[in-house]
Amino acid sequence: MKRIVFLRHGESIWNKENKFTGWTDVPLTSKGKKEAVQAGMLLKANGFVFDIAFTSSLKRAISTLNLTLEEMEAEWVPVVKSWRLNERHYGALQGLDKDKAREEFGDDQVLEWRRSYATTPPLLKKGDERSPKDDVAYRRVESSKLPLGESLENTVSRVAPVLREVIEPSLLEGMEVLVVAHGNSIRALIKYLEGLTDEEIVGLDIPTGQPLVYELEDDLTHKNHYYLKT
Ligand SMILES: O=C(O)[C@@H](CO)OP(=O)(O)O
Repeated sequence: MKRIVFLRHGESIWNKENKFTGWTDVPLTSKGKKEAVQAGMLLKANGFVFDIAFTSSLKRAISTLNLTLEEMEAEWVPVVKSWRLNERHYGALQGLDKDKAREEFGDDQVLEWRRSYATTPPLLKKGDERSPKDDVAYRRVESSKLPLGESLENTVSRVAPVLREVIEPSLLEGMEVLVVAHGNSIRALIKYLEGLTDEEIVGLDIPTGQPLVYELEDDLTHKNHYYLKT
């Protein structure tokens, strides 16, 4: 049996402030840091020992991973950071208050932007200071690959190469894998891994700071999954 654990970062300041976040690089709140430590405690208590960990280029995921590994006394675990594991890019919605967006655009529109599979949010315009194309963190990424706003479907296409080319080979080698990422990038990974339909993924929500364990057959087909609980 193969095992991969997904962990959504702990609460960020924009989770707390109820803002569309996407690729905005905001830090964890003190509650978020505690959630990361708690996740490390749970993983350690349940006997998890990881051979490799993957995270995004965003500090809320990186800090969560660091705090989790520190709590597990496993800071030696090799870490791969990839922009492909970043949160779904929320385009021009990034920075908007989610309740204010509902007042302005209506509940249905906001729900569609947040949870539908194929709808793209309003895109950032060229030259917008929120564009990843001008961000030093992505200077080695081909500009045409960097999004100005994504549907979940776009995010699935973006995360698939890292899953196929690095995560799945690690699992096939027998490694225990930890992925610390974001609500929508984890939904994208799970859709791909579990082969969920476009409709099934709409109802899936990932809570912050709770390790989600996937058990897979030797050929990586889905066997079972569960959250680790205290
Ligand atoms: O704002 C975001 O980037 C995401 C995750 O916090 O929000 P939502 O759950 O609305 O997709």
